[in-house]
Amino acid sequence: MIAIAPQPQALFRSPAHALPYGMVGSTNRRPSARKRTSVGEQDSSRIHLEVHANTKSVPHHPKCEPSRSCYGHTSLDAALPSASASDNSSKKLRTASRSRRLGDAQVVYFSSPRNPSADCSSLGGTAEDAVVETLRFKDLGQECLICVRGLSAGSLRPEPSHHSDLIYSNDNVVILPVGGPDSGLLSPYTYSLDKPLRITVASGVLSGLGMFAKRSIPRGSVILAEKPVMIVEDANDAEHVFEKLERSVRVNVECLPDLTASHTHGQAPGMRSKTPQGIVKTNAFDIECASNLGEKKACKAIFLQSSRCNHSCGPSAIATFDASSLTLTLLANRNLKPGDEITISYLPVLSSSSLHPSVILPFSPPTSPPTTIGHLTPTFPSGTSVITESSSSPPTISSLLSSSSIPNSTNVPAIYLPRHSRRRLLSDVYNIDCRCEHCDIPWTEAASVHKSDRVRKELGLYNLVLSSDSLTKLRKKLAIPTFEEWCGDSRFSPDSLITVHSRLMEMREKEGLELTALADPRVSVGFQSGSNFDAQGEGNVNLKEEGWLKHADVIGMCFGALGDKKGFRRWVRKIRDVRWAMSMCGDGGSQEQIGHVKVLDTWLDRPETFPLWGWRAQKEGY
Ligand SMILES: C[S@@+](CC[C@H](N)C(=O)[O-])C[C@H]1O[C@@H](n2cnc3c(N)ncnc32)[C@H](O)[C@@H]1O
Repeated sequence: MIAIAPQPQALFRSPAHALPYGMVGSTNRRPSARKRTSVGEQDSSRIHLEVHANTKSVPHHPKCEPSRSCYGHTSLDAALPSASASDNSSKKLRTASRSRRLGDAQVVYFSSPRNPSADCSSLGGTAEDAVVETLRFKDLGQECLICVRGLSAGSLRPEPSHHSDLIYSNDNVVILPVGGPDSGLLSPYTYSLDKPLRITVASGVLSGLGMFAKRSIPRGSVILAEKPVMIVEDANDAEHVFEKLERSVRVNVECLPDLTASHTHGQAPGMRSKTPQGIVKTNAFDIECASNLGEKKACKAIFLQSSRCNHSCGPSAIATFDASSLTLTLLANRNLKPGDEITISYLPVLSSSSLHPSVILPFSPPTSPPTTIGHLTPTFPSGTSVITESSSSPPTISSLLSSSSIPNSTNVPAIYLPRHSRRRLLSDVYNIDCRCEHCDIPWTEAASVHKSDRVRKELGLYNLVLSSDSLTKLRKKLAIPTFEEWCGDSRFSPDSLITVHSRLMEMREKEGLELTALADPRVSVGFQSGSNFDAQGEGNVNLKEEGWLKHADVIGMCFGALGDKKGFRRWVRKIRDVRWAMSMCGDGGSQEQIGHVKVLDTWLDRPETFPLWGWRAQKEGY
C-alpha cells in the first residue's frame, strides 16, 4: 500500500515541467483576525448553536458530541494553526523565489521545496518496542506524535507543502452538530450562512458532529489541507500516545467519538467509557508513511478536523493523502454551497463484482491488480475502425449483466454497489448503520432505491468497460467507441460519443459521484477489517479512473475533432477550471495539473492549436 495522492492521468497531455511546484491562487487571502462567533447554550436535552458566518470567524468549539460528556472543553482553535503561524506561512509563500502570471491567478514556484519543514524529538520509549516521537511542523506551529515501529519521526522529514494559509486554517469549513431531533443525519442543506444560523439538536443524535462548508467551494478545489496530530502503526499503541499529547490537543482528540464505547458494559457513560484504541479505530484515516530511505508503513492517523467528516455514499468531498508532506487534503467532489455538509466515502474502493447478480458479499480481497485505466491521448488516431461488432441495437445493460460477460472475480469500486450491499458493507466493516441521504430512504420509496441501484450498476459497468483493456469485447458489444475509434470510423455518428459521455456525466451527478473516482484507494477512514485494503492491496495502486474529468475530456476532444469552437471552448473551460482547482492540492500532482492548465489555456485562446482540430470534420467533408 503506498499512500500518494491521486495523480489523474490526463487526456490533455502537456510537456513535462521540471519546475518545483507550489502555487497561490488569486482567491488566496490572508486569514482575518479570528472572532468567536458561535453561541453555545446547553440545557438538559438540546444544544442551540448560532453561527454568523459573514464575520469570517473560526467555529466555536464543537462541544464534543451532544450526547457525551468530555474531560473538559477547550477551543478547537488551540490545536489548530494559530493566526500568527498562518501569517508566517503566508509570508513564506509570498517570498517564494519566483512568480509569474498563469491565466487569471498568481502562480508561485518555490526554489527549494526540499528544505525540511519539520523537526522532531523523542519522547522516550513507551509502547513495547516502540517510541513516541514528536514531529513539529515548524511553519504551522503544529505538532504530531508518532509511534511507528521501524520508522522514526526523523526519517520522515516531511517536505513543506504548498497550500495557502486559507486552506490550512478553517476558513472554508465549520464543525457543527448534524441534523435535528428527528432527522438523524439529515444535513441542514437549506440554510444560508449569510444569515445567522440556528440549529437545534437533541442530545443523543447518532452522528454528533459534522463538517460544513462556510462558503461556496468550486468542484475540484481544496476544501481543507490538514496535518495529523497523531500517527500510530497499531491502534493498541494509542494509549501511550494519548498520554503524551499536548493537553489542548488531547482534549480535542478525546472528544472524537468511539463506536466501541457503547459496547462497554458497567462503565459510566461518556468519555470515561471511551478508549484511545476505540477513538483511533473510529476516526483514524489509513495512510502510509514513507521514510526518506524509502521504507513504507501502513499507519493510522488522527486529524482534528477531517476526522469529523461523516460518510456519504454520494460524498461531497474526496480525501487524498500526500506522504511526502504528511498532508491530508479534502477536495470538493462537486460545486459546494455554504451550508453543504462535507462528507467523504468510507467505503473500501474495491469489492468483488456485485454487478453480477450471483455474487454476494462478503467479498474477498483482490488478489491480482485490478484493471488499469486506459487513458486517451490526443495523438493522431493510427487508424481505421477496430470495431467490428457494433450493431444498430446494442444489448441492454440488464441482458449483459445477466449474461456471463463479466467475470465473477471482477473488482468494482464498492461505491457502485446497490444500496443493500453498501449498507451491509458499512455495517460489517465500520459498524455503521448508514444514514446518508442516498441510503436513508423510506421503504415506501422503493422505486427510487431501485432507480439509484440501477444507475450505480450501470455506472459501475461503464466504468469497468471504459477502463479495462481486457473488456474490449464487452465495450464493443455496447457499441462504445474509444475516442480514437470514433475519430477513425465514420459509422459512429458525429455526436454518438458525446451522447454516451454526457449521459454518464449526468448519471454521476445524480448519484453524487462526480470526481469520486479520483479518490485515492489507499486513504480510508474508520474501522478497518484489514481485509479490504492493506499491504497486500499493493495491486490497487493503478486504479485511477477519472469520472467526471474523463467524460469531460472525451466530450471536449470530440468537439475539437468536429471543429466546433463553441462546444470545444465550453468544455475546455470546464476542464481547465477543475484542473486549476486541483492544482492547488499541493501534492505530487500539482505540477502536472499546472502543465495541463497551461495547455488548456492555449487551446482556449486558439482552438486551432488543438492537435486534432477539425480532423473528423475534414475527413468527412463537413
Ligand atoms: C469519523 S466519525 C465522523 C464524525 C462524527 N459524526 C463525530 O461526531 O465526530 C465516524 C462516526 O460518525 C458516524 N457516522 C458517520 N457517517 C455516518 C453515516 N453515513 N451514517 C451513520 N453514522 C455515521 C458513525 O457513528 C461513525 O462511527
